[in-house]
Amino acid sequence: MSVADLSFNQVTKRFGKVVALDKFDLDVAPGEFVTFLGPSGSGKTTALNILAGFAAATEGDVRIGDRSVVNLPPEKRNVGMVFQSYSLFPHLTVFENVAFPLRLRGTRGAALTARVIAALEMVHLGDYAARMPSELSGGQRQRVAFARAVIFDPPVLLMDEPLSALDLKLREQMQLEIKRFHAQIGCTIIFVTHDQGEALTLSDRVAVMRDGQIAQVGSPQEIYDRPNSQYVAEFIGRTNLFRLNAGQGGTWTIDGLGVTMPPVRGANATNTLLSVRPEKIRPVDSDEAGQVSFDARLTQVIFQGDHVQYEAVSSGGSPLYFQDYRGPGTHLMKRGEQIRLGFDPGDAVPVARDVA
Ligand SMILES: Nc1ncnc2c1ncn2[C@@H]1O[C@H](COP(=O)(O)OP(=O)(O)OP(=O)(O)O)[C@@H](O)[C@H]1O
Repeated sequence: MSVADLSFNQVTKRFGKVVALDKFDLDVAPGEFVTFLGPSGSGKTTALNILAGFAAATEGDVRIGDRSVVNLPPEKRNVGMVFQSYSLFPHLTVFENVAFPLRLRGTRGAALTARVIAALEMVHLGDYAARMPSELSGGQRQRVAFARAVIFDPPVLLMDEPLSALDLKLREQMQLEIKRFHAQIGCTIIFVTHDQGEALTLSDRVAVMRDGQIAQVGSPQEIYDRPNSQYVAEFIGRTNLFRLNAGQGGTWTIDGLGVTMPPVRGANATNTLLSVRPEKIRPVDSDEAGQVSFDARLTQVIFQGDHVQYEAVSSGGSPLYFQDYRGPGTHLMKRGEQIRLGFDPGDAVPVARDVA
């Protein structure tokens, strides 16, 4: 097994006037699973293509292991690749598809057969070696593509939206399999997706992309619990964003809730919003110590089985919503009910407001 670290150092990519990547910086540790997550056009595929050698950086350096790869052709970079379209050779059997990278590298005979069978068994397709790609389901084809990408033991594996063509159930199943493969193979993986749930499920770290740069990079928990900006807070999951007003004596008041809070260092009320996730807001009996609490009226009750989503409006006029995960003994509230809501100030995250 081989595994490598990699890095982007101030990588810029221009297509004419379009800046697809803008002084992009990222260090990835050996064996790490890093996902590029972002909306269409944010530069995810460009970053991957520059790493793979399919596109050249306009400026900057890319390193895999201890060497710069900017002057190496793709086949010399020793990276495995899996794309959205399975890109299997339609005229070759499953066996020959998976054997292809090994044949290119000169492996023959019993050694080749043993490795192909082992790779097919790893993806649960040991009995499918003689089939043609056209005789496989979408999920099976994606597994063949995966086996082919990792069979030559690449230190780095690149995956560009590999599951986006699959239906939801199969996609979720394949996500768990990819996690298992990663634990088993241990190689460094760079994964591209615009599906935030997929990014949270799979990654050691998620790089949230915006306009060719990284808006925030961190563990799934860090970017969900501590988003650094309105952009990240809204892109990962859903959230309530409250405006702040500068109050007396340097304090802030939360707009619409009539609640006062201490200011956050390095921020000011005009460029900061307060993000509170819907699962952090809950009905409270009265004014519980240490809680931020306020009156509200329920405007919508959406039953979701394992949880209920409530929409409400605070007595100060702020719309908000919260989720109740229906623990033991909870009851369903009704639209129109007047309630007292609260959250722990530690669960309220100041985020930089988007300037748009
Ligand atoms: N070959 C090209 N010629 C011109 N512009 C390009 C080219 N490839 C990408 N771009 C532009 O560069 C920017 C980044 O594109 P990129 O494909 O990296 O985004 P992405 O985040 O992968 O998007 P998607 O999720 O839609 O695949 C976009 O504005 C895109 O239009």
